[in-house]
Amino acid sequence: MTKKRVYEFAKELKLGSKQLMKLLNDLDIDYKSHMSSLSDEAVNKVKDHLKKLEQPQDKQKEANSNKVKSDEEKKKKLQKKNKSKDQRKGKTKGTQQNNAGPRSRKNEIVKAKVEEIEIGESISVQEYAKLLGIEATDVIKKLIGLGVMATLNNEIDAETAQILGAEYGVETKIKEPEKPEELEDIEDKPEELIERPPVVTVMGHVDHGKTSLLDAIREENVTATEAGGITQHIGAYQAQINGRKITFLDTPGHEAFTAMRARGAQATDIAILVVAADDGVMPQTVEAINHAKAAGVPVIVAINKIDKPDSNPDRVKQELTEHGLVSEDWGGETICVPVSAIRKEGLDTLLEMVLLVAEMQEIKANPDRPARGIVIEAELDKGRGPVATMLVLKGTLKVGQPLVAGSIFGKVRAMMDYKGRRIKSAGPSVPVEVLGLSDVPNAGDVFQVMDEKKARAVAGEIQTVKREEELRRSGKISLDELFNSMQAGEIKELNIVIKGDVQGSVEALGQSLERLSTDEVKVNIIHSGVGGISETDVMLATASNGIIIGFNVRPDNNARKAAEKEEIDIHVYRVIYEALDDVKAAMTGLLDPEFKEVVLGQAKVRATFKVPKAGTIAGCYVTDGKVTNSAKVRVIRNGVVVHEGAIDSLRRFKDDAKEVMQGYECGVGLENYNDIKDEDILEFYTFVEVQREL
Ligand SMILES: Nc1nc2c(ncn2[C@@H]2O[C@H](COP(=O)(O)OP(=O)(O)OP(=O)(O)O)[C@@H](O)[C@H]2O)c(=O)[nH]1
Repeated sequence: MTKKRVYEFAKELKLGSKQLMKLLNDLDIDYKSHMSSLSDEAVNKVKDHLKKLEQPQDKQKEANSNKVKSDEEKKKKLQKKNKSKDQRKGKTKGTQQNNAGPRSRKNEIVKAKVEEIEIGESISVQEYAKLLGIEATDVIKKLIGLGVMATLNNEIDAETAQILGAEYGVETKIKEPEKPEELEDIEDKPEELIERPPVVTVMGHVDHGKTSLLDAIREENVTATEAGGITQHIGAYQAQINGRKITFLDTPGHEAFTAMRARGAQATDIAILVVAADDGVMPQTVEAINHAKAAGVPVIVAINKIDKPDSNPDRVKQELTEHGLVSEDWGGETICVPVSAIRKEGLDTLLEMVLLVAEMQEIKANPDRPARGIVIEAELDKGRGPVATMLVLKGTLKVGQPLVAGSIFGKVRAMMDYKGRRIKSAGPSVPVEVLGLSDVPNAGDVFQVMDEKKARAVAGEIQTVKREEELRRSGKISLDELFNSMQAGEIKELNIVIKGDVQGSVEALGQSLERLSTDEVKVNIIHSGVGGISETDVMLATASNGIIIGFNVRPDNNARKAAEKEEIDIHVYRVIYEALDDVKAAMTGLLDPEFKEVVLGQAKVRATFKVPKAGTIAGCYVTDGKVTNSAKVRVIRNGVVVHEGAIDSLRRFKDDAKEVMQGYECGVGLENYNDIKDEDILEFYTFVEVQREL
């Protein structure tokens, strides 16, 4: 018998080369590429395995023990299988066909007991078979015919189920996916509402002076009015004019505004449109006008830079009329205030106008109810964990209260106002920095205070729905993708999970990576988030046959172990363009051999000591692997890398040590780094040369 090459054998089995190669890996069969020859033994091992998949799992044991079946019988089954596949070749959706499963020995036509079924996003093979009233073995066999390897308990996605249904002449309806439970609002009675400060967003074209205006107002109307006060940057602040307050969202540009609107939440009551008097209405000015119009938010125009000799406020007003904003002094309704952010002129008038518009808008809220509002900014702080700037829109937020923000559960541990002062409660329109969330929510997420049990349950439900949605998008067992890769024998999509230390870089990296998509390979970001790389991230990458990219974060121990087991590639970077370069190179097959990092071990810092001349020494316990005195080291705090460098000294008791194994204590000094803290994790690694692949 001539030896079969991988791709030939794949063809014979009607599988894609990639699929077969994955199977070979699973079965520990050695091969180099799709051109490699396979031994008879390997071929039989694969065939046996496929046959086993056709049997219900509880029968598999039995099958194993009955393994000594005659070769005759084996052949028969295979023939039957190929026959049924040949029949399928000419299949069109909706045709019913003869299907002889291994257990339906008499070639009876397999017919479903129903004409129509309704399923959710996915269904297990067992349940599916039950719904149709068909032997599960028959369903598994059909799935294999379609290139999907699934056992009884595996889930198939809705699309696969539909195509499968068509084979049995059954119409498969898909239930609308459950929407993540809305964070239910409480209705307020009109008599409960009282005035609250207006929330203002500053928008405008690049360089027209948004930041300068926000800074000028902050200096004039926040710090100056209260001697010695220093404003913190928390993404929002409150200014005072004539004893009344105005809340400014301190994120210039309409990104924040649109992100919130995209989540169906609206925090802004009034938009200040900054237009430079020397430049006039520009593309982003028009964009800002359109956003405000779409959101039904009133616009006040700040005609900025009037100090400039070539400023021409009338020209600005003229141009604004073309976009439906007619200045009051020209008989229209739009308030236009000439200002100079640099000279701090016109600011008071601008703020008075904001209050005037606010009065007309009747901006009110009920302070006496569980708080509801919006996340303005959020990040993973190296020392404090998840930190979110939140704007209370209704009710009063108090320390100790449980809440759900987006899909994140939290219990307010501490709150700071925009001056960094600790506060115990925050009423409507008050921006606060909140500690105590279990994870980092997204900017624009709505938050709602509710009782703890409910908050945990709601957050859990929303997360499940979100994860299911992500899994669905990741194309797990999606026929489209399988067929594509089967036909090409190559992967057509590069699925990536991104984790990073701050939302901004995660988003930037995601967008840049997606832009690398070419006609040949599409880059999909199937999940991105802030925080260390976790086991769930690995599971997500496994489900979608993807890779993980970490930016300034590391996998935790469980994640690393899972990644090893599932053979998931994790790549970590500290510079965005390096990540982009690598992915680009992998996509064009141009990766050079590289020195790959190998993690040697981890240690936990239990105490730190200041030693004259040597600096700070970390008293550690080696929790995993080992540490060697030549290793490189990474300091990890709350899943975030805070330092990378070399080891200066490694000691056991008083003596220098070459290496210290898991389970032992040691003292570690780092080169040029003394900021080690208790509870830090030290990760030791080294480099080996390997051929690169992504
Ligand atoms: N002469 C003059 N220059 C101003 C005034 N306001 C801002 N500028 C200048 O205009 C330039 C842009 O100002 P920014 O405040 O950075 O503008 P921005 O709209 O926030 O810009 P982006 O954040 O890049 O969109 C800076 O060089 C400011 O010094 C003003 O009232 N008069």
